Amino acid sequence: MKRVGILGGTFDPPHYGHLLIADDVRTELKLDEIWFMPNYMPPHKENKVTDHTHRVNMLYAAIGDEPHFRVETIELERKERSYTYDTIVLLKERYPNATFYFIIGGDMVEYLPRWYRIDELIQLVQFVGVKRPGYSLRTTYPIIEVDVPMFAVSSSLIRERIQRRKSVAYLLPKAVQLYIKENRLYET
Ligand SMILES: Nc1ncnc2c1ncn2[C@@H]1O[C@H](COP(=O)(O)OP(=O)(O)OP(=O)(O)O)[C@@H](O)[C@H]1O
Ligand SMILES: O=C(O)c1ccc[n+]([C@@H]2O[C@H](COP(=O)([O-])O)[C@@H](O)[C@H]2O)c1
Repeated sequence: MKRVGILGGTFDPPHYGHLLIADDVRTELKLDEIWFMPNYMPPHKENKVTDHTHRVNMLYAAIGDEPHFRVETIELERKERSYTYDTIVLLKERYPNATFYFIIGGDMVEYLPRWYRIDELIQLVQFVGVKRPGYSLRTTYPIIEVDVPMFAVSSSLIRERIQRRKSVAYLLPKAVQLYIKENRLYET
């Protein structure tokens, strides 16, 4: 069985926080690969998100040639709000030889009780929680905790800094910074 970690997200834009947790969880849990899985529309965010084509392009730029990372676009095929429960059911059908680990930050751990069909989902996939500044990993759900250095970066912080013309030089990979500049994302 191939051991696969899934990092689902909006990635608007992807940043070093995402890459750091992906890298550490992979080595800590001895996973074969991490699949970065962008959503078409996040289940719980009301704000408008950047077009998925840009977000996928930024993910490819962020991953570069790291051999253990790939982009999984299954949630973009549905062109609607995706719930993780539906996605995991589909992924397990499509990849019967994989065992999936779903990686979430502390903000999502706190939100778990409100996830769609969470009691069934928790039977289907092993959740892995990583700490995030401002959030605990306290939960009654059986998650595996992986100790990753806390990094207070978020996509919203990056969007805000770009809008205010502040530097984001050390928050996300150079290739993603270039893509954002070339496509004039987040400027207004
Ligand atoms: N700095 C971080 N430390 C730990 N986990 C993180 C960090 N940034 C993102 N994550 C986790 O990665 C997953 C995808 O996050 P997402 O793409 O929504 O980025 P975000 O930075 O949380 O975005 P936004 O600021 O727009 O809410 C979520 O499970 C989130 O908790
Ligand atoms: O299925 C749900 O009810 C659900 C609720 C909140 C978040 N999620 C998933 O958790 C991942 C991180 O979410 P986000 O909003 O931080 O990008 C992403 O893959 C979402 O689809 C899923």
